[in-house]
Formats: sequence, structure tokens, C-alpha cells
Amino acid sequence: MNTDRQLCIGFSLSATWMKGHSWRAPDSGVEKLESIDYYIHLAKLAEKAKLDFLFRADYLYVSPQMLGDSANFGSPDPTVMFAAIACATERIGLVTTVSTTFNPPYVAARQLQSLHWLSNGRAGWNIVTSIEGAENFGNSPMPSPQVRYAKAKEFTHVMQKLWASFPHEAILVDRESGKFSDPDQVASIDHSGEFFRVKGPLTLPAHKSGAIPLFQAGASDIGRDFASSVADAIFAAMPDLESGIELRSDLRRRAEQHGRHPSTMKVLPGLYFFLADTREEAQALFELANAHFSIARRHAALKSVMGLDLSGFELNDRVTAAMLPDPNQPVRSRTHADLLRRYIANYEPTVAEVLARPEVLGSAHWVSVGTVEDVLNDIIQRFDAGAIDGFIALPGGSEQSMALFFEKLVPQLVERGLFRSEYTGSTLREHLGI
Ligand SMILES: Cc1cc2nc3c(=O)[nH]c(=O)nc-3n(C[C@H](O)[C@H](O)[C@H](O)COP(=O)(O)O)c2cc1C
Repeated sequence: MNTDRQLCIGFSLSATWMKGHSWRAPDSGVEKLESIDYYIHLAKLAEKAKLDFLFRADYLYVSPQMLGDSANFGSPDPTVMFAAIACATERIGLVTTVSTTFNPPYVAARQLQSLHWLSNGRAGWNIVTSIEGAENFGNSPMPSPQVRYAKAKEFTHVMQKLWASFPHEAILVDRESGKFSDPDQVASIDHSGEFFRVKGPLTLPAHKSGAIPLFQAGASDIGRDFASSVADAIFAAMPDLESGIELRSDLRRRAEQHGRHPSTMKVLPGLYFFLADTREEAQALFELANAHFSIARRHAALKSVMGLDLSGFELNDRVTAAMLPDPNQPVRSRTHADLLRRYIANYEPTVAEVLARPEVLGSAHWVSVGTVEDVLNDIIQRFDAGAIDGFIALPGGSEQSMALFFEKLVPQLVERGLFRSEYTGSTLREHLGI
């Protein structure tokens, strides 16, 4: 067993445990999602378990799946949510999501630095290039992945320059001389690039705890290249062990090519877990979470992920590499499409197996269903195999499943020396060891 490394654990505040028909259970507690008090309660549970950070994904459009039979009180701005949570917590990191495709970097740099300031050094930024939502930001269609990543690169560069434009050291507070700040240390950035023109400096000084850690999600070839050049952590879609080993070793190789030490970058897949006292109960939770996925809905999801229409086939027909559509056709996310292509090419699964894959039913996350011991072994297996540096917990099934995570699973990881029992720092940088 691995003894010299420790897991890094984040906790997602998106209500994944209410998916499918799970919210309809009489004791689901779904009404609580309407109030920030509930999220603050969960944040405190995660902090009590000494987790590294809280996390929230974000999308800038209302998808049809958000309405109708799925539990949803809308999607508040995660940075605003974390501002409220910051004031009710002390140590846990707060990783918000901000799209580089739709926001002006000056506004984003200011919001992130503000969160960093009011949480006392606990902010993190999950950089996303987004899949949809262009219609809410003008008449232009969604830019190509190449353009989105080129923009993300420049956006991130501008953010970093803005954060450095007003260094913490510029604040002097020297009563004797009457100098509150040193204007010579505050400088404009005069950025003029392909996408942005920004003069600077930023309206507030950098927090004394240091730079805001960067996360990134999106793992196509250009996505990996961008992530490995800049990210401290990667939120990864990792449906199986093989794809995880490949992804982490490739990202580490690319980081070295960018002149970075690979251990400075953590690969953190989403872990969508369904925990119960018995395997049968856990499986029942899993089925409830997917009960809304009729066969017709699964075929439609498959078509939207990779442009493959299998609706004319029997469920036990085999799917082969020859049936895959042109790899160069535009897809919503190359990451999800490539994962599924590789799975089909390697295993020639049945139609039913393809329709049950995490890439089709969700966001291609690692699904683990069973008792605390089962999920624990799953985590240890991936950690020892070098597929992960930790994970972002996406609780599935029920509040009880989440309670088992906090009350049993995390303590087991601590007992095995794989996770901290106390915080040693109070900033996100310190938790991540950077
Ligand atoms: C695990 C994962 C999580 C993502 N989370 C978000 C998100 O919260 N908001 C968003 O707008 N896009 C999100 N994306 C989309 C990516 O930022 C990116 O736009 C998309 O995956 C296309 O890039 P790719 O071709 O590299 O996959 C996510 C993608 C992945 C793989």
C-alpha cells in the first residue's frame, strides 16, 4: 500500500445525491436545497472531516434536463455562494468555477481575489471553457475548441498579471510617514492580446497567502496541454482505472515538458459514490438515481455525446470500432467522446453496456457502488495504481449515503494513513501542499 502520499479530497456542493428519482424518496430532504443554510451545513461537515476543499461546477444556461423531473432550485453563481460559505467556515478551501469563454477577465480576477480576501486565502479557480451557453452572450455561435482554449490561455495569463499588478507588499500602513500604500509597487499591465485589452491594475491587493490555486476541467489533447502548463489540480472525468492511469501519466509527462515538476499537479477525478450498509441497498440507490433514464433517453444521450445512433440495434448486439462515427466531427466535449470511443474500440461492448456507461448516464465520472469497504478498496486500488492523487466526492443516492462517507469512509482513510486527521494549514495552498 502507498504510504508516503496522502490523498487530496474535495467535496462537490452540487446536489448529485438528488439525481434521477432519488429526490422523490419521502426522506430525501430535497426541500432543504432551497436555502443556503443547507449548503453551509454541508460545508461544515466537510470541514469537520478536514477535507481539502469544497467545489462547485457551473453552467451559464438552463438545460432542458434541469427542468421537469429533476430536482433543481436553479444554479446560483458559485462564487457568490462561496462568499456566504466563507463567512461560516474557517479552514476548508473554496473552489469556484468561472468560464473563460463568457466572462471579462478583469471582473473574474476581481471576484476571485475578493473571495480569496474574504475567506482568508482559501479561494481556488476551476477554469472551464464551457460546452454551451453562447446564446446568452450575444449572437455568435459557440467558438471552436481551438479558439476556446486559445482564449482560456490568454484569459488565465491576464488573470495572473492582474493579481500580480497590486502586490500585497504594496500595502505599508506606516502611520509615522503617513504612507498607507506604495504607488510604485502598483502597476498597470497594459495587456493587448488576440482576445483581450486590459490596462490594469486590479482594484484590490493580492492576499498575503499567495497566488490563487488553479484547477482545470477538460481533457482533450489541447485541454491536457493547457492543464499541464498551468493547473495545480485537474478535475478529471475518469470512468475506469485504465483511462485514469493513461490520463495521469500523460498529464505528468506533459507537465515535465512544460518545465514543471509533475508532483506539483494533482489529478482529481469526480468520484460518484453510492454507499449503504449492504451492496444490495447501494445498488438500489444507484438504480433510483438512474431510473429516469429510459432506453430512448439513453440513446438520445449517446447521440449527443458522440454522434452515434444505436437505436436501430438490439440491446445485446456488439458495438465495434468500425461503427464509430468520424472522429473529427464536432462534439460537445472531446473528453467525453474520446473516452467512449476508446472503451468501444478496446472492449467491443454490447449496446446495453454502452448505454449504461458513465459517459452516457452522466459526466463520465468514476462510479463506485457498495459498502464502505467496497468503495474504500476502489479508492485504494486507483491510488496505488497511480491513476489518482485524490478525488472530488460527488455523493450519490441519498443523504444517508453522504453520511456514510463522512462518518465511516473518511475516518477509514485517516486510519490507514491515507488522509489527514487535522489541518496543518489554513489556506488552500497549504492544504494542496503548494
Ligand atoms: C470533468 C469535467 C468537468 C467540467 N465542468 C464544467 C463546468 O462546471 N462548467 C462548464 O462550463 N464546463 C465544464 N466542463 C467543460 C470543459 O470546460 C470543456 O469546455 C469541455 O470539456 C470541452 O473541452 P475538451 O474538448 O477538452 O473536453 C467540464 C469538463 C469536464 C471533462
